[in-house]
Amino acid sequence: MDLPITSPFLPRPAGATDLILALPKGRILKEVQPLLARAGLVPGSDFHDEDSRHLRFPTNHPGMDVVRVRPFDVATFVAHGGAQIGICGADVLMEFDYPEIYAPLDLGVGRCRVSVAGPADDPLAEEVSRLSRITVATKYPGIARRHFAARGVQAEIVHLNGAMELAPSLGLARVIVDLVQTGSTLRANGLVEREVIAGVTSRLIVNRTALKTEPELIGAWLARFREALSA
Ligand SMILES: Nc1ncnc2c1ncn2[C@@H]1O[C@H](COP(=O)(O)OP(=O)(O)OP(=O)(O)O)[C@@H](O)[C@H]1O
Ligand SMILES: O=P(O)(O)OC[C@H]1O[C@H](OP(=O)(O)OP(=O)(O)O)[C@H](O)[C@@H]1O
Repeated sequence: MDLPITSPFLPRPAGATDLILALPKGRILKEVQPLLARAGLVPGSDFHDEDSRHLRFPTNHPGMDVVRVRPFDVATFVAHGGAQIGICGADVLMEFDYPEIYAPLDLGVGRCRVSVAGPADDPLAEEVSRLSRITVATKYPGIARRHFAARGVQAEIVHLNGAMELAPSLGLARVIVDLVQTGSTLRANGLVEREVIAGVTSRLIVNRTALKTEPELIGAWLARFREALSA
Protein backbone atom coordinates (compact mmCIF):
# COMPACT_ATOMS: atom_id res chain seq x y z
CA MET A 1 0.00 0.00 0.00
CA ASP A 2 2.13 2.89 -1.25
CA LEU A 3 1.51 6.55 -0.57
CA PRO A 4 1.82 8.80 -3.59
CA ILE A 5 5.38 10.04 -3.94
CA THR A 6 5.59 13.74 -3.20
CA SER A 7 8.37 16.27 -3.45
CA PRO A 8 9.43 18.03 -0.26
CA PHE A 9 7.25 20.89 0.82
CA LEU A 10 4.89 20.99 -2.14
CA PRO A 11 1.85 23.19 -1.60
CA ARG A 12 -1.11 21.17 -0.33
CA PRO A 13 -3.19 20.01 -3.30
CA ALA A 14 -6.82 21.14 -3.25
CA GLY A 15 -9.00 18.43 -1.68
CA ALA A 16 -6.08 16.61 0.01
CA THR A 17 -7.06 15.11 3.36
CA ASP A 18 -5.22 16.63 6.30
CA LEU A 19 -3.66 14.23 8.75
CA ILE A 20 -2.01 15.42 11.92
CA LEU A 21 0.73 13.40 13.64
CA ALA A 22 1.22 14.35 17.32
CA LEU A 23 4.84 13.97 18.48
CA PRO A 24 6.02 14.23 22.10
CA LYS A 25 8.61 16.85 23.00
CA GLY A 26 11.67 15.55 24.83
CA ARG A 27 13.42 12.22 25.04
CA ILE A 28 11.01 10.13 22.89
CA LEU A 29 11.19 12.63 20.05
CA LYS A 30 14.97 12.20 19.96
CA GLU A 31 14.61 8.42 19.96
CA VAL A 32 11.97 8.28 17.18
CA GLN A 33 13.79 10.70 14.84
CA PRO A 34 15.52 7.84 12.92
CA LEU A 35 12.22 5.98 12.57
CA LEU A 36 10.50 9.06 11.15
CA ALA A 37 13.35 9.41 8.68
CA ARG A 38 13.09 5.74 7.65
CA ALA A 39 9.34 6.21 7.19
CA GLY A 40 10.18 9.08 4.82
CA LEU A 41 8.58 11.77 6.96
CA VAL A 42 10.54 15.01 7.10
CA PRO A 43 9.10 17.81 9.22
CA GLY A 44 9.90 21.08 7.59
CA SER A 45 10.36 24.67 8.61
CA ASP A 46 11.71 25.19 12.13
CA PHE A 47 10.62 21.88 13.69
CA HIS A 48 14.09 21.18 15.13
CA ASP A 49 14.58 24.70 16.43
CA GLU A 50 13.86 24.47 20.17
CA ASP A 51 13.45 28.23 20.36
CA SER A 52 10.68 28.24 17.78
CA ARG A 53 7.26 29.21 19.12
CA HIS A 54 5.51 27.28 16.34
CA LEU A 55 3.60 24.19 17.45
CA ARG A 56 2.38 22.90 14.08
CA PHE A 57 4.76 22.13 11.23
CA PRO A 58 4.33 21.08 7.61
CA THR A 59 6.13 18.00 6.34
CA ASN A 60 7.36 16.80 2.96
CA HIS A 61 3.91 15.13 2.59
CA PRO A 62 1.36 17.81 1.69
CA GLY A 63 -1.42 15.84 3.44
CA MET A 64 0.44 15.43 6.75
CA ASP A 65 1.40 18.03 9.36
CA VAL A 66 3.07 17.32 12.70
CA VAL A 67 2.35 18.98 16.03
CA ARG A 68 4.85 19.01 18.92
CA VAL A 69 3.15 18.64 22.32
CA ARG A 70 3.90 17.43 25.87
CA PRO A 71 4.17 13.62 26.10
CA PHE A 72 1.01 13.31 28.24
CA ASP A 73 -0.97 15.47 25.82
CA VAL A 74 -0.22 13.33 22.74
CA ALA A 75 -2.83 10.79 23.92
CA THR A 76 -5.38 13.53 24.61
CA PHE A 77 -4.95 15.15 21.18
CA VAL A 78 -5.38 11.75 19.49
CA ALA A 79 -8.30 10.63 21.69
CA HIS A 80 -10.18 13.84 20.87
CA GLY A 81 -9.43 13.51 17.16
CA GLY A 82 -7.34 16.72 16.99
CA ALA A 83 -4.55 14.48 15.74
CA GLN A 84 -5.30 11.22 13.95
CA ILE A 85 -1.92 9.59 14.66
CA GLY A 86 0.53 10.01 17.54
CA ILE A 87 3.51 8.59 19.35
CA CYS A 88 3.52 8.19 23.13
CA GLY A 89 4.65 5.95 25.97
CA ALA A 90 2.56 2.99 27.10
CA ASP A 91 2.63 4.61 30.55
CA VAL A 92 0.55 7.50 29.21
CA LEU A 93 -1.89 5.10 27.50
CA MET A 94 -2.29 3.11 30.73
CA GLU A 95 -2.87 6.24 32.74
CA PHE A 96 -5.69 7.58 30.56
CA ASP A 97 -7.07 4.29 29.18
CA TYR A 98 -8.85 6.20 26.37
CA PRO A 99 -11.25 3.86 24.52
CA GLU A 100 -10.88 6.05 21.39
CA ILE A 101 -7.19 5.10 21.01
CA TYR A 102 -5.91 2.08 19.13
CA ALA A 103 -2.19 1.32 19.64
CA PRO A 104 -1.17 -1.07 16.87
CA LEU A 105 2.63 -0.62 16.83
CA ASP A 106 5.26 -1.05 19.53
CA LEU A 107 8.14 1.21 18.48
CA GLY A 108 10.61 -0.42 20.89
CA VAL A 109 12.02 2.90 22.13
CA GLY A 110 11.55 4.72 25.45
CA ARG A 111 12.00 1.41 27.25
CA CYS A 112 11.45 1.60 31.01
CA ARG A 113 8.91 0.39 33.57
CA VAL A 114 6.33 1.91 35.85
CA SER A 115 6.98 0.75 39.40
CA VAL A 116 6.17 1.22 43.04
CA ALA A 117 9.18 2.38 45.07
CA GLY A 118 9.73 3.35 48.67
CA PRO A 119 12.33 3.84 51.40
CA ALA A 120 14.55 0.81 51.97
CA ASP A 121 13.86 0.84 55.72
CA ASP A 122 10.03 0.82 55.64
CA PRO A 123 9.06 -2.07 58.01
CA LEU A 124 5.70 -2.65 56.27
CA ALA A 125 7.12 -2.55 52.75
CA GLU A 126 6.53 -6.25 52.04
CA GLU A 127 3.03 -6.24 53.51
CA VAL A 128 1.25 -3.45 51.69
CA SER A 129 -1.95 -5.49 51.38
CA ARG A 130 -2.29 -5.41 55.20
CA LEU A 131 -2.83 -1.65 54.99
CA SER A 132 -6.31 -0.21 54.37
CA ARG A 133 -4.86 2.93 52.77
CA ILE A 134 -1.51 4.21 51.57
CA THR A 135 -0.25 7.64 50.51
CA VAL A 136 1.28 7.60 47.01
CA ALA A 137 3.15 10.43 45.28
CA THR A 138 2.88 10.12 41.52
CA LYS A 139 2.15 11.72 38.16
CA TYR A 140 0.12 8.56 37.39
CA PRO A 141 -2.92 8.75 39.73
CA GLY A 142 -5.02 6.37 37.59
CA ILE A 143 -2.35 3.65 37.43
CA ALA A 144 -1.57 4.00 41.14
CA ARG A 145 -5.22 3.87 42.25
CA ARG A 146 -5.96 0.81 40.12
CA HIS A 147 -2.79 -0.96 41.22
CA PHE A 148 -3.48 -0.60 44.94
CA ALA A 149 -7.25 -1.12 44.60
CA ALA A 150 -6.51 -4.56 43.09
CA ARG A 151 -4.74 -5.34 46.40
CA GLY A 152 -7.63 -4.02 48.48
CA VAL A 153 -5.71 -0.89 49.48
CA GLN A 154 -7.03 2.64 48.96
CA ALA A 155 -4.39 4.92 47.42
CA GLU A 156 -4.43 8.50 48.65
CA ILE A 157 -2.74 10.37 45.83
CA VAL A 158 -0.31 13.26 46.11
CA HIS A 159 -0.20 14.41 42.50
CA LEU A 160 3.26 15.65 41.43
CA ASN A 161 4.61 16.34 37.95
CA GLY A 162 8.27 15.51 38.66
CA ALA A 163 10.80 14.81 41.41
CA MET A 164 8.48 12.19 42.93
CA GLU A 165 11.57 10.59 44.50
CA LEU A 166 11.69 13.41 47.06
CA ALA A 167 8.21 12.70 48.40
CA PRO A 168 8.89 9.90 50.95
CA SER A 169 11.86 11.62 52.62
CA LEU A 170 9.99 14.92 52.82
CA GLY A 171 6.91 13.30 54.35
CA LEU A 172 4.52 13.74 51.43
CA ALA A 173 3.86 10.05 50.84
CA ARG A 174 4.87 6.57 51.95
CA VAL A 175 5.62 5.30 48.44
CA ILE A 176 5.89 6.61 44.89
CA VAL A 177 4.66 5.25 41.57
CA ASP A 178 7.04 6.41 38.82
CA LEU A 179 9.10 5.36 35.82
CA VAL A 180 12.33 3.44 36.40
CA GLN A 181 14.94 2.70 33.78
CA THR A 182 18.43 2.26 35.24
CA GLY A 183 17.26 2.72 38.85
CA SER A 184 19.87 5.41 39.43
CA THR A 185 17.33 8.10 40.36
CA LEU A 186 15.83 5.79 43.00
CA ARG A 187 19.25 4.87 44.40
CA ALA A 188 20.39 8.49 44.50
CA ASN A 189 17.36 9.31 46.63
CA GLY A 190 17.47 6.38 49.07
CA LEU A 191 14.58 4.42 47.53
CA VAL A 192 14.21 0.84 46.35
CA GLU A 193 11.97 -0.58 43.64
CA ARG A 194 9.25 -2.65 45.34
CA GLU A 195 7.04 -3.85 42.52
CA VAL A 196 6.99 -3.51 38.74
CA ILE A 197 3.47 -2.53 37.65
CA ALA A 198 4.12 -2.70 33.89
CA GLY A 199 6.82 -2.57 31.24
CA VAL A 200 6.82 0.55 29.06
CA THR A 201 7.80 1.28 25.46
CA SER A 202 6.61 3.96 23.05
CA ARG A 203 3.67 3.16 20.78
CA LEU A 204 2.28 4.46 17.54
CA ILE A 205 -1.34 5.32 18.28
CA VAL A 206 -4.32 6.17 16.09
CA ASN A 207 -7.80 7.55 16.65
CA ARG A 208 -10.26 4.68 16.07
CA THR A 209 -12.88 6.87 14.37
CA ALA A 210 -10.30 8.35 12.01
CA LEU A 211 -9.14 4.83 11.14
CA LYS A 212 -12.74 3.92 10.25
CA THR A 213 -13.34 7.04 8.15
CA GLU A 214 -9.90 7.10 6.45
CA PRO A 215 -8.86 3.43 6.43
CA GLU A 216 -6.71 3.63 3.30
CA LEU A 217 -4.86 6.81 4.19
CA ILE A 218 -4.17 5.89 7.82
CA GLY A 219 -3.60 2.25 6.88
CA ALA A 220 -0.93 3.38 4.41
CA TRP A 221 0.87 5.31 7.14
CA LEU A 222 0.66 2.33 9.51
CA ALA A 223 2.20 0.17 6.76
CA ARG A 224 4.91 2.76 6.22
CA PHE A 225 5.81 2.82 9.94
CA ARG A 226 5.65 -0.97 10.16
CA GLU A 227 8.06 -1.21 7.23
CA ALA A 228 10.36 1.42 8.77
CA LEU A 229 10.45 -0.61 12.00
CA SER A 230 11.53 -3.77 10.24
CA ALA A 231 14.12 -1.98 8.06
N1 LIG B 1 14.06 7.23 32.29
C1 LIG B 1 13.37 6.90 31.21
N2 LIG B 1 13.81 5.98 30.39
C2 LIG B 1 13.14 5.64 29.28
N3 LIG B 1 11.96 6.19 28.91
C3 LIG B 1 11.48 7.12 29.71
C4 LIG B 1 12.15 7.54 30.88
N4 LIG B 1 11.45 8.52 31.44
C5 LIG B 1 10.39 8.70 30.63
N5 LIG B 1 10.38 7.84 29.60
C6 LIG B 1 9.36 7.73 28.53
O1 LIG B 1 9.36 9.00 27.88
C7 LIG B 1 8.09 9.61 28.02
C8 LIG B 1 8.28 11.10 28.15
O2 LIG B 1 9.10 11.35 29.23
P1 LIG B 1 9.86 12.74 29.38
O3 LIG B 1 10.67 12.60 30.61
O4 LIG B 1 10.46 13.13 28.08
O5 LIG B 1 8.68 13.74 29.54
P2 LIG B 1 7.91 14.26 30.82
O6 LIG B 1 8.88 14.64 31.87
O7 LIG B 1 6.85 13.22 31.19
O8 LIG B 1 7.19 15.48 30.16
P3 LIG B 1 6.89 16.92 30.68
O9 LIG B 1 8.06 17.71 30.21
O10 LIG B 1 5.61 17.26 29.96
O11 LIG B 1 6.73 16.81 32.16
C9 LIG B 1 7.41 8.91 29.19
O12 LIG B 1 6.01 8.98 29.07
C10 LIG B 1 7.96 7.51 29.07
O13 LIG B 1 7.19 6.74 28.15
O1 LIG C 1 15.78 4.84 36.52
P1 LIG C 1 16.39 6.05 35.87
O2 LIG C 1 17.29 5.71 34.72
O3 LIG C 1 17.04 6.95 36.87
O4 LIG C 1 15.19 6.87 35.17
C1 LIG C 1 14.04 7.21 35.92
C2 LIG C 1 13.81 8.69 35.92
O5 LIG C 1 13.54 9.12 34.56
C3 LIG C 1 12.36 9.90 34.58
O6 LIG C 1 12.63 11.22 34.90
P2 LIG C 1 13.22 12.27 33.84
O7 LIG C 1 14.68 12.07 33.70
O8 LIG C 1 12.42 12.19 32.58
O9 LIG C 1 12.94 13.63 34.55
P3 LIG C 1 11.53 14.31 34.91
O10 LIG C 1 11.35 14.02 36.38
O11 LIG C 1 11.75 15.72 34.57
O12 LIG C 1 10.43 13.68 34.06
C4 LIG C 1 11.54 9.29 35.72
O13 LIG C 1 10.54 10.18 36.18
C5 LIG C 1 12.59 8.98 36.76
O14 LIG C 1 12.82 10.07 37.63
